[in-house]
Parts: sequence; structure tokens; C-alpha cells
Amino acid sequence: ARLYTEQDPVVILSSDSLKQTVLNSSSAWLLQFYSSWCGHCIQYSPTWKALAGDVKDWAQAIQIGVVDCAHEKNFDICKEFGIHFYPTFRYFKAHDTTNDYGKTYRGADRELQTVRQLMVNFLQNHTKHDWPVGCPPLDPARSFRGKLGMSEGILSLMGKKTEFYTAVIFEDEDSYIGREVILDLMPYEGLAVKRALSSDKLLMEKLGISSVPSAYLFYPNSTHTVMNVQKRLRFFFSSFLKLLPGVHRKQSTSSLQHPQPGNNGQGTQVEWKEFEKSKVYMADLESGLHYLMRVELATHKTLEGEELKTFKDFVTVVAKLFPGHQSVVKLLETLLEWLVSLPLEKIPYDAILDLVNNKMRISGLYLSEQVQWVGCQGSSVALRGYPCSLWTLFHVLTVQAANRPDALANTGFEDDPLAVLQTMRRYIGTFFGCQECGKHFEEMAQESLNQVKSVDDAILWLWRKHNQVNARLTGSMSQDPMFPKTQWPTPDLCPTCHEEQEGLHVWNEQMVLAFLRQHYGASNISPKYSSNSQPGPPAPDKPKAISKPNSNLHLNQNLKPSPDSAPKHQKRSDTNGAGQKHTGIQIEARPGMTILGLGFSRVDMSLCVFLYAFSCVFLMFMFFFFRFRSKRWKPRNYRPYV
Ligand SMILES: Cc1cc2nc3c(=O)[nH]c(=O)nc-3n(C[C@H](O)[C@H](O)[C@H](O)COP(=O)(O)OP(=O)(O)OC[C@H]3O[C@@H](n4cnc5c(N)ncnc54)[C@H](O)[C@@H]3O)c2cc1C
Repeated sequence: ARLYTEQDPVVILSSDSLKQTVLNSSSAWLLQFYSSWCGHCIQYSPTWKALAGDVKDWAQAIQIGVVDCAHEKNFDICKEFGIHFYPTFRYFKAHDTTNDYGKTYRGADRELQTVRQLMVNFLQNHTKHDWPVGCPPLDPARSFRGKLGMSEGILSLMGKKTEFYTAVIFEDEDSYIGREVILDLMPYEGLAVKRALSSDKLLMEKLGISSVPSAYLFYPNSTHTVMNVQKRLRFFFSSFLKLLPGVHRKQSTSSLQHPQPGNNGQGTQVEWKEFEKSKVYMADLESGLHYLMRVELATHKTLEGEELKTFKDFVTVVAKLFPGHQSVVKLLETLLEWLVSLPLEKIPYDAILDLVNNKMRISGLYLSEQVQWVGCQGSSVALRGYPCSLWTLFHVLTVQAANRPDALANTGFEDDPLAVLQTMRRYIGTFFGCQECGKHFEEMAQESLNQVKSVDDAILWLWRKHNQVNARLTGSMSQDPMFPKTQWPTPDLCPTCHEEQEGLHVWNEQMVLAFLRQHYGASNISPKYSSNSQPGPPAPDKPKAISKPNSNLHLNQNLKPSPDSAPKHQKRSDTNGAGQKHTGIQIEARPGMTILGLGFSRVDMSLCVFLYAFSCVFLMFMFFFFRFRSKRWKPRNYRPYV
């Protein structure tokens, strides 16, 4: 199942329901945008469920919801809300009509109590104009103004018959108990709960309160006394009050709770695909690339500075090393050419998406939009998938860098054994949705990446670090019970990788290296289940010619890369282009293209060419016509005496 189900006390939101639920709502909202593949989201889900259960009586004031950004249905909405990392926590004020995308909580402390207290603070940030319907005042009791302020208000209850109980929680100013008890009792009728501060000495003295927190109760029959609870804790105060005779839960509360939209169409049944453990599946790599390009990166509205550089380097490495189907490789190469030929320092991601989606309809470019996890499929839709495919992709790339030493020539990465790992490090640190994973990975890189001196070292470094992560996550909640985290490759996959020395298990790293080169080599990648398999077979493991940028491909031929903006490797590839093989990309008659944001149809383009040719012919004709006329005119009008 997905991380959250209808049985959980959270409201599951999706693209269909998110906006109409949280914008202009009568209550405030605290949403968690998560990704079901993100280990930290998985680990955090029990806390979030516990929090939602703990504050479910606060629903008239503030509600807890979740949005799964890994669900295809929610890709666009998560992009629109600018969700870059998971989990992202967003608050939405009640009655907010500004259509904004909420306020992000960036604190590192996500403990239940901290988040609950933040919810209280957030509620108090409302003004009296946008105060959530049904939420009682949370400020210290001062509703009756008089010379003595709040004391008089509460003291005026003494000896007075009322229709309901009034409970007053005495506490220090920074304590949350009073406000939490007020919110806990919100759906109950027959009593009012107020908060008073220990700084109100007069009131404390009059009611005989000597320590805080404590509670004082005014009965409807005008009697009053200190509330006698076993422990002065929120739960004890709240339970005591809920059990008072005559105090009932209001009938209508449940109707204010949001209906769970029938699993949101988030089907949990996925057909199981048979696969071999000893193979790598192209479908996983392509699904991973699809998710990376169209979902993970697409949450960034624009790419500039370091982000743009990281993206360009990532595309360079993948375009040159990805042993995929020609259609995918061509798409990556086209993207790379386009990126390096653009003089822009800032690129709107939508423009990149247009290319990834081949809006220009260049023949033979295609990356499937279908997600097909095979070797990376999980026993439930919430497990494995994307992070598994990302590991697989980078293992494949480290092996490709070793198997095809010339592949990165003229890219600025030639002879750099760290090309793939540094690119991965920067990608994971900059774009990977699981920020905590990125931090751990960065720590590992800082610790030992400088020890990598060859492409073989790079293969082994990534293998070691992946095993380190496996060891850390063994038994964690993100572990799929069907695919337990182990030190990999297991003896059944590679018996010679394992040895024993003095009764201790040791790796035979030479064997591990040989195994990794075979396992992640192009010939071990199965095309089974790949939606891209039709356009052409996967590229073989042989060295590939370096592509010479095809000038026809430049979206804007007038724009030459400025010396500063064109990356070093591109400048080199331009000058060394002679003798290099053509990428083989053929441009079909294009039905349309976009130049500087203006769309041109095929008819527009044909008209331009036609008019251009016609005006040339016309000008030439005019030139010869007048020249001929002037020659004839001169002798006829020659007057020697003038
Ligand atoms: C860079 C990175 C850092 C991450 N950090 C964290 C983290 O800090 N906390 C967290 O909860 N999750 C983290 N994740 C996610 C986590 O590592 C898993 O990817 C996720 O839990 C899915 O696990 P899985 O069972 O599919 O196997 P994965 O660990 O994703 O492995 C995928 C496949 O790679 C192969 N494999 C396994 N081990 C190795 C190895 N040592 N060398 C080569 N191939 C191997 C196996 O065939 C396996 O099926 C991270 C992911 C990435 C990409």
C-alpha cells in the first residue's frame, strides 16, 4: 500500500482535491508533500500519522493532510506548488484567497511535539479577520476588559451561575498546555476552556494557585475549585474535562472533517513483472530518467548558476555514457547540444521539458513517459522504484566510463576518473528529492572521494558506499520485506566475490570489480518491458564517436554561445569537430518550432524560405533589368554639346 491510507487520520489529497480543499478553507492546513520512494518520508510516516491522530480534534481549526508527489497523478500539482524536496511541510492559512502555495516549515526538528506546537503558533498568526471558524481564542483570557484586565474577567465568574463549565489552565507564558487543551476540547459542548498566565499574580492568589501548570474549574452551579488531576499534563487535563457530566462531543464535528476521497484513485495494485536478479533492466533506467527529467527536475521553474551547471554536466555524462536505445541517447545528445549552444545563464525548465517531450518532433528522439519498474519494482507501490533506478543508473555510468574510455573525450571530463561520481554527487546534493539522503551522500563523498584515482576505483567506490547505505538502512522502514537490504552482491550472484580470512568474511575486490563490470555492462541490460524498445536496439558497448554539434539543431541559430557561457568542453568539441562522426540525427520537416518563445508552424517556416528565395530572384531581376535599361538609355540620350 501507499504510505497513507484512508484508515489513517490524515486527509489524503491529490491533484483533484488539493486546491479546492486547502485554499479558502474554513480551517488552516498543515500538509506534508512526500514521495513514497523517499526513505525519510517512509521513516517519518508513523510520526505524521501519530501527530494527525493526536490533533484530530483540532480539525475545525487546523487539519493535517498529505500529498504523494511520487504518484503520477500528482506530478503536475507538486510542480505547481514548487515542491523540490521530500518531505516538504507547508502551512495554509484559513480563508486564504490569495491562491498562494503556503508557507514552508524549514526547521530541522520534526518531532511530534515540536510540529504540534508550531501548529499552535501558526494558528495564532491568524488575524481576527481570517481566524478559523470554530477555533476558540488562544490568547490568555482577557475577553472582559476592565481595570484589572484578565483577572477581573475570570474572577467575575466567581459565584455566578452559568450554562456551562469554565476551565482555566494556569501556565507560564511559553507553555503550550493551555492552548492545546483549548483545541482538544473544541469539538465538545458544555464547557469553555481558557488560558491564564502565571504572571497574573492577583488571579493566582485569589484562586489559591501556587504552581503551574494547574487548572481551575468553575461549575455551572457557581461553585469552583482547583481541578484535581493525577498528573499535570495535557492528556490528563483534557481527559478530565471530556468526562465531566454534561460535557458531550458535538454531533456536527465529523461533517467538518474532510471526506477521504476514495483512495484518490491511487490504485495500489500493480501487475508483478517476472525478472532475473542477475540482470539490469532498461525499463528501470528509462523510467528513472523519465522521473528525473519530467518530475524531479520539473519542480524547478528555472535553472541557473550552479543548478544549471550541475544539470549540464549531468546531461553531458548521461548523453555520452548511457548505453540506452538510440532514441533515448539521441534525445540526450540533442538536449546536450541545445544546452551548450544556448548563451543563456538562466533557462526556464519548461523549455527543457519541451525538448525532453520532443515538442519539435525531431525524428528518432523519444523517452517513454511510462513508469515500468522491473528489477526496481517493490512489493508495494510505495517501495523501491526511483531511488533504486538512480543507484542503478550511476552504477551503469561508472562501468560505462571504464568500458568506454574515449566516450567523454572533448567534453571537459576526459581523463577524469571522477567524472561520473562528481556529477552524481552534485546531482544528488542539488536535485535529489530526498534531502537527507543527499546530506549523507555528501558526507561519504567528503570523507573518501579524493581517494578515487582511476575509473575502476570509481566503480568500487560507488559499490562500497552503496553497501554502506544498505547497512545503515537494514531493518529500516524503507526496506522492502521482499528485497531486504544486504551487502551486495550476495553469494548466489557472485560466489567468488566472497572469501573468509581467519573466520571473518572479506570481499575479494578484484572479483567484485569484474562482477560489477559484467553486471552493469551494456550487454547485461535487458530490453524486456522497455517501452522504448521499438525505435532501435540499445547502443553496443563499443567506443562511440563523439558527436559534432549539428548546427541545424540549434533552436536559435542567431544566438552564438558567448565566450563565457559556452562550457569549456563545448568549445573544444567545436574546434576538434573535424573528422568526427555525425550524430546521425535527421531533421524531418518539422511541424513546428519555438524561437525566442514564439511558435512557428511548418507553414510559417516554408513561407519564410519561399519569400526569401522569391525576394532574391526578384532583386536580381530588378538589378539586371535596370542595368540593361540604363545601358540602352545612355547612347540614345547622348548629347555631346550639352
Ligand atoms: C545516492 C542515494 C542515497 C540514498 N540515501 C538514503 C538514505 O540516507 N536513507 C534512506 O532511507 N534512503 C536512502 N536512499 C534510498 C535507498 O538507498 C534505496 O535506494 C531505497 O530504499 C530503495 O531500495 P532498494 O531495495 O530498491 O535497493 P537499492 O539500495 O536502491 O539498490 C538498487 C539495486 O542496486 C543493486 N545494489 C544493491 N547494493 C549495491 C551495491 N553496493 N553496489 C552495486 N549495486 C548494488 C541491487 O540490485 C539493488 O536491487 C538513497 C538513494 C540514493 C540514490
